[in-house]
Amino acid sequence: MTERPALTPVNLITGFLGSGKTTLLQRLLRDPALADTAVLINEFGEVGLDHHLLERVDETMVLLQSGCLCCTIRGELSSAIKDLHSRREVGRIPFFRRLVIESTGLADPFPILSTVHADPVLKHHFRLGNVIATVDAVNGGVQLARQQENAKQVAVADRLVITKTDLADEAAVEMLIPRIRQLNPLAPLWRVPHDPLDAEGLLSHEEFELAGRSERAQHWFATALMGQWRLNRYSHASGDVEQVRSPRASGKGGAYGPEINCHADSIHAFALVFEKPLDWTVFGIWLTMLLNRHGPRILRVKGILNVTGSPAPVAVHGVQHLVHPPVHMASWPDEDRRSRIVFIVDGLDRAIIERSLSAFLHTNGCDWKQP
Ligand SMILES: Nc1nc2c(ncn2[C@@H]2O[C@H](COP(=O)(O)OP(=O)(O)OP(=O)(O)O)[C@@H](O)[C@H]2O)c(=O)[nH]1
Repeated sequence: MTERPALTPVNLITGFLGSGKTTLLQRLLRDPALADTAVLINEFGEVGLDHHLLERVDETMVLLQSGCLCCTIRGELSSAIKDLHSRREVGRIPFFRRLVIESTGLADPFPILSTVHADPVLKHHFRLGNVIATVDAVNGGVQLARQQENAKQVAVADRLVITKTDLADEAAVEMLIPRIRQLNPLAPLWRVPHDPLDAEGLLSHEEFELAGRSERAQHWFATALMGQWRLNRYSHASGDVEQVRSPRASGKGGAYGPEINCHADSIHAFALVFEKPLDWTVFGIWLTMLLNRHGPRILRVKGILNVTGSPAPVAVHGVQHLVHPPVHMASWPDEDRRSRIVFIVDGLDRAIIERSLSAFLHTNGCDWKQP
């Protein structure tokens, strides 16, 4: 049996919305080298689904929902890791020798890394390990051009994984690589699903080193560290780390509702819930049409559907114009049998989507009203 590490490595899996982080994590967790791994998933929005989609539920899996680690719940991140640590120490959860964090696709990775690196308690028990960034071969070009967080995710990575190379033209992938290399010239790069993935290669035990990273990445890390030190000072003085949040988490409502579901000014998340089973054909056509029409403003759609005639749920995924084939899950993750669909949109009003769905379902003989 391997020695217990003095400091537990923390790996971050980052990458823009829908770029394949959960899929990669699911693949990695099947590798025996990753037995004894705790997982912390952060999801943006009012309804969390990734922990269900991962189809692994145990006490070493933690969901931090309803906010983005980088801008609203830094305090919660450090509390959640401390809680995992204390439960491990007293034997209340299975022993783990590694922690993997999957951040939301909107998260700036630097505040997350600086929390683990510089939190006055965490740094005595945990250390940063490799950062892995996924880049979507189909949507990556646009995402990198438009979203600064995505550039930071790629810049900080020790390992890069270009996903969906089976869906993109070879020429598109060849054009994407120089863009990635401008931000991160050196990190080893995998193309999936074609390249074999090994957990050891991706999540080796190397320490996170700042030296050797681009000047830009070093600057971003230093800025995030300064934020963490300010936070440490403030929480030390006030004695209450839970209350230490950025102004974005003030709870004040914005144009799109409570700010905890918002990131930047125009990006917000919401969920649609359906009490009755859905007709897959009707829903599938509507979703395809919706993404066709509003794709550039729909950063992500994902859901667990209760489909008429199916004993287990169906997972649906969309990213901008791309609708992925539905996946039949093995079983319901819990007692909740409602369909839940999360939208993360940029500058698109929720009411437009609700009206469109309601009208489409009505035309096709099914009625729906948001409960
Ligand atoms: N064809 C293909 N589909 C992929 C690949 N990687 C991921 N997908 C699909 O892309 C969709 C989104 O994948 P996820 O793993 O949920 O992406 P994510 O980055 O975790 O999404 P968020 O957590 O919402 O940001 C799913 O339908 C996956 O099956 C790939 O290499 N090839």
